[in-house]
This record gives sequence, C-alpha cells and structure tokens, in this order.
Amino acid sequence: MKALSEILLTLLQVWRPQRGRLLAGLGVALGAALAGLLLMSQAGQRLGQAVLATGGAGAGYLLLRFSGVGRILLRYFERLLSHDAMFRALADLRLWFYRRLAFGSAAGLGFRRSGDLMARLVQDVQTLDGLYLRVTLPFGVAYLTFPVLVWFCWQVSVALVCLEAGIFLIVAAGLPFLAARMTWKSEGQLLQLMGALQADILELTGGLREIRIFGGEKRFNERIEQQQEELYTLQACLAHRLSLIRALTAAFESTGIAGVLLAAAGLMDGQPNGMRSMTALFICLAQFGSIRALPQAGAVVARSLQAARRVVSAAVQPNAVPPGTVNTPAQYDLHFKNVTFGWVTGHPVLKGITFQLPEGSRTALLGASGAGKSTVAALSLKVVMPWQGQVKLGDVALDTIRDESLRHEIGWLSQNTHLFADTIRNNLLLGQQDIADRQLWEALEQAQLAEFVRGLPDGLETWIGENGSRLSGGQGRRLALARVLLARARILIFDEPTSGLDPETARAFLHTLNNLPARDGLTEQQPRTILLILHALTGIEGLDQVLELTGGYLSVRPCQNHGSGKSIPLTRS
Ligand SMILES: Nc1ncnc2c1ncn2[C@@H]1O[C@H](COP(=O)(O)OP(=O)(O)OP(=O)(O)O)[C@@H](O)[C@H]1O
Repeated sequence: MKALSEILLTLLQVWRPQRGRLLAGLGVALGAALAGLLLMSQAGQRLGQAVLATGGAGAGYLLLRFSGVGRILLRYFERLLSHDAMFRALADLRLWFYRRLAFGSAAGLGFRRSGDLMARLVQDVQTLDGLYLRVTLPFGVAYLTFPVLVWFCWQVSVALVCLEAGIFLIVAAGLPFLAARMTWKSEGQLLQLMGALQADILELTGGLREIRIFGGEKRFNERIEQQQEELYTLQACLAHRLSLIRALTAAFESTGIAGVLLAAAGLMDGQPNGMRSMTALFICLAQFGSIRALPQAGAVVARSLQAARRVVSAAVQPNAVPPGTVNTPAQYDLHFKNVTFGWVTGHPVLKGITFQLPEGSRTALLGASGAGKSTVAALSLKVVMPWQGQVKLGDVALDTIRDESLRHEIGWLSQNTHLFADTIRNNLLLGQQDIADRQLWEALEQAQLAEFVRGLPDGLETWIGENGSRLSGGQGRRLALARVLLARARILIFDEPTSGLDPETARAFLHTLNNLPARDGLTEQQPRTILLILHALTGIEGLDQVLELTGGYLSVRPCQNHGSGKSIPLTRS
C-alpha cells in the first residue's frame, strides 16, 4: 500500500499544469473572505456608533458599500475560478488514470474488476474535488485570515485573544483532525463497498441472460441486497459520528460568541472600547461562520485521501513496465532470448524460451489452451516484462523502446477484440484524426469488408451497436482486422483470429489472412511480419516456421517457405 505522502505527491504532479488556476482560485477566495471581514468590521463600527450615539464618517459608509459589493463580486469569481480549475484538474486526473490503465501492466489489471475500475475512474475521481473545494480552499482561507481575528480581539483584551484563538484552533484544527480519525476507516470501507456494488451490478446486467438460464437471480439479488445493507449500516455509522462532531462544533462556536459578548458587555460603557468590542464581536461572528464547516471537512479529508489512494494504487502498478526512451530500430527481427515469465510469482508460464521472428516472415504459434501463447503476445507488446531473459526488436531491448513507438510497430488482433458502440469510421479511427478516407477504404479492402460497407446506406457512418451487435461475428472480426491494418504496423500478431466464429466464417477469415498483402499498399513499407497464434494449423498457408509451446518449453519447426524467401534459423528451448 502506498504512503499518503507518495499519493499526494502523485496528485500534485498530475495537477501541476493547473497550479496557476488553483492558486488563483485560492487568491480570490481569500479576497472574498477579507472583503467579508471588512464588511463585518464596518457593520460593527456603524452599529457601535448607533448604540453609543456617536456620529459616523462619510468615508466609513463608502467602505461599507465598497466591501459589500466587493464581497459579492469576489464570491462570484471565486466560484467561477475555483470550480473551473477543479474541473480541469479532474479532467487531467481522469486522462492520466485512463492512460495509465491503457498502457499499464496487464498483470495488475487482470486482478481488477472492470466495474471497480469504473467506480475509481468516475466516483473516486469525482470525490477528489473535495480535496480542493472543501478542504484546501476553506482551510487555506481560515488560516490566512486568522491574524485578522487575532488583531481585532487584541484591540479588546489579551484574554479575548486567548479565548478566541483557542476556540479557533479547536474548531479549525482539533475537531477536523478528530473527524478525520473517526471516519478514516469507514470512509475507506464505504468507497470499497460502493466499487464492489457497482462491479456486481454491472456484472448482473451484463450476464443477465446466463444468470436467468442458470437460475441464479435469487443468489445475485441476495448478494446485492446484502451489500446494500452493509452500505446503509456504514452510512448510518458515519452520519452518527458526524452528528457528534457537528454538536461539538456548535458548542465551541457558541462559547466563542458568548466570550466576545461578555467582553463586549463589560466594555460597552466606555466609547472607544465599546466600538472595538462591537467590531470584534462582528469579526468573530463572521470568522466562526466561515470555519463552522471545517470539522466536517475533516471527514472530507478522510474520504478524499481514501479515494486518492484507490485511484493512484490502480493506476500506478508496482511491476509497471518502463515507458522507454528510444524509437524502434530500422531492423525489426523480433527475438526472444531465454525468456522466463509467469503471471503469478513462483509459477512460470514460459520457461527460458528462445525464438526469432525474422522481418517479413509468417509464423504460427501452437499450443494447448493455457500453454502461454497469449503470454508470448503480451511480452511482444511490452505489456509485461520477462522475469529473466530478453525480448529484442532488431538489436534494441524492448523495455528501452518508447511505448508509443512500439505500438506503431506491432499491431495486435486479440481473441476478444472490443468494438465500440459507435460508427464504423470511429471504430476504425479510435480517436485518430489524421487518417484519410482513402486509407480507411484501403484497410477495409484488405480485410475484405469494403464491399459490405459500401453496400450499407450510411457507409462508414453506420452505427454498429454495443460491441458490434449489429454486425455478424465474421464482419466484426474483419472490422477489427481493418483497424489493426490501419495502424500500419510492421509486425502483426493475430491471437486466435477465428475464435468464436462458425467453421465457414472462420475459413473465410483465414482465407483473408492468408491473402493479406505482404506489404502495406499505401506506404510501401518493408514487408509485414505475421505471428498467428492458433490451436491448429488447419486452413493456414504460406508459413515460414511453426513454434509449439508445451509445458512452458518451446520447439521450433521450420516449414517449406512460402512467404518471405528468408531462411529461418532453427532454435530449440
Ligand atoms: N492477465 C493475467 N493474469 C493472471 N494470469 C494470467 C493472465 N493471463 C494469462 N494468465 C495465466 O497464464 C497462463 C497462460 O495463459 P495464456 O492466455 O497465455 O494461454 P494461451 O495458450 O493463450 O491459452 P488459450 O489458448 O486458452 O487462449 C494461464 O494459466 C492463465 O491462467
């Protein structure tokens, strides 16, 4: 578990680009608070003059009007600036979190549920706005204006300074600390429970058909009801604790006001002292009004820090792959040299395997289910790093290559490619803007889907439904293939490309893969290297070599060369 200081430092780093705006928000909030105090001091003086029947100066009234209007305007700008700064900071945090997930270690992700990740991305990130809006701003303003309270009380008596400063410290430091301590554990449990509940509800809706068929509705409902029950119990416990804090706050606030009233009562007979004590009374009223919410902000501190811990711990994986600094080399043979790797400590999936995918070659990787074929793909894509040995592209170690550069070089069609509830065009582009229609059609042509898309009334703008539900299995796969081809990678990895397809569609899809042009038609790049991860060789043509994984070991079988015209060195590991 990460230390709190580390978590806060990470947040500060992510929010660095917004620091100007965040500080401006604090500055304006301070200005608004000072205008409020000025207004109250003027009001106190006017009232004192009225009570003591002394005349008021015209300039004083001007100040009163000026501070009244100024306070309203500054309040408005404070809200505008601080909320704008916070929304921007949260957007930065979401982007950072999303990037970390997208490029992060699959090992870490494999152990997290998507519903829980969504809760972290949406609800926990949102909770963090409290750290600035409900903690930093009110505490910052309270402490920065504390000297004003001391100064006005000082005008009355030292005893009043001691009393009011003491109460200020209790309300603005002691009680918030107590509230944070009292709610720390429960707030953490609450966020965890809400994440788990969200994950279960997502699973329930996603797997409703299976749950119905297997008669699991009752069990699932009971589980969710139990979680809800726990949630309500926790919320009730938190509410009780916060009520206690609220009661204590009210008691101390009343004591503070009673103290200043008593002091004022004793001094009312003398004119200068009467004026000063009346002003101090108004300042104390204003100051206590603005620090009243601080004890509860202690609970916000607990909630925000627990949320920050959940966000940062999911985004920063302990075994994260280094981002790398160099670009991919011109020469792009892919080498595995004595590579050992496993997903769980002490259980290697691959045991010192060695092989090479020469530029432009076509290779099939075979093995029983669970043999580690997709693990080879994960290592080639630098999603995870080997425990031992090395993976190299040309003569450059994969861990030193920049992620972005590597992703341009190696394309991957996974077993369960996700299609987005969007148009064909947007599924192909995935957010990239600088791709011309000509290139989209070229990729669709290669994936043998162009004719189908041309026949659709909306063409590239056709909406394909959630996870491509409006397409057939084969069409969905072809669309995913077109997306991979569009990336113009020089190495393509197809992981079980026909999984989930009926035999005829599978055959047609393999035919497409067999006839994939050896070079990218548009850029005339160097020839493509292809790695096909399969259970059997049926329907595959033009292979240069076949690799087979058994029990974590690899055997390499060169084939009759139909592809690149290069010789394949024989290796065994
Ligand atoms: N992200 C992950 N987290 C934890 N364990 C994993 C992860 N991915 C794979 N494994 C484990 O590693 C082993 C090899 O899995 P892998 O997916 O590489 O096998 P495979 O040969 O591709 O299997 P299949 O043909 O069924 O897809 C399995 O025991 C699997 O449970």
